[in-house]
Amino acid sequence: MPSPTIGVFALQGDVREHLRLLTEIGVTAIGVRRTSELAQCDGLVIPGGESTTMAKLARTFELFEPLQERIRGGMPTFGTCAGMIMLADRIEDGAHDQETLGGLDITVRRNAFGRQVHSFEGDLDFDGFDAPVHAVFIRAPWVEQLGPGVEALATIQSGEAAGRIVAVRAGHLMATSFHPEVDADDRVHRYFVDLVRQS
Ligand SMILES: NC(=O)CC[C@H](N)C(=O)O
Repeated sequence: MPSPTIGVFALQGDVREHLRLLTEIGVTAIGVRRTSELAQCDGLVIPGGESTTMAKLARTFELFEPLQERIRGGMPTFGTCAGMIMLADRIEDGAHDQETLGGLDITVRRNAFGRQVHSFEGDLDFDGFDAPVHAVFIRAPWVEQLGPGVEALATIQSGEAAGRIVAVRAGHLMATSFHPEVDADDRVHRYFVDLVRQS
């Protein structure tokens, strides 16, 4: 695929930063608020934000089922933070009746690093990268359990949360607990763009 169009779910969350990074990488990046926009996308980013609000707005704007269909149908999709929660098949510590789009056979724990720990940063080894990624976590989830066929791309390396999985990939789907869009480092987005180009 020479120049894919990558959508960013834009009903709520950290949309602009993803659009900027994707545009800098050289793909066409569009905000997705309606099905006509989703139909133009070869791949999709679900940003950080608030997963409960995202799910409700997706229902209200009648995007929930179309998104599920595209994700299940093989559209490469990358969820960051709240976006990781949206892609998870199962949630721990979700809000009452919290829905997710699902697709990734993982269990995520919401606000896993503790409600008090609003945000922190650290360097992470990321599968296939020759230098660590500087990762920013903001009320982040972690991956509590991986289904078969899901691979861990990054884990926390030190401190109380050492060993916790914070980036995963299964086929056309990937997710990170952290926010790769807040940095000038575009390697995680390039990893996703390559996945879109290969599909
Ligand atoms: N930065 C984020 O995306 C935070 C995620 C948020 N805690 C949620 O549950 O949706």
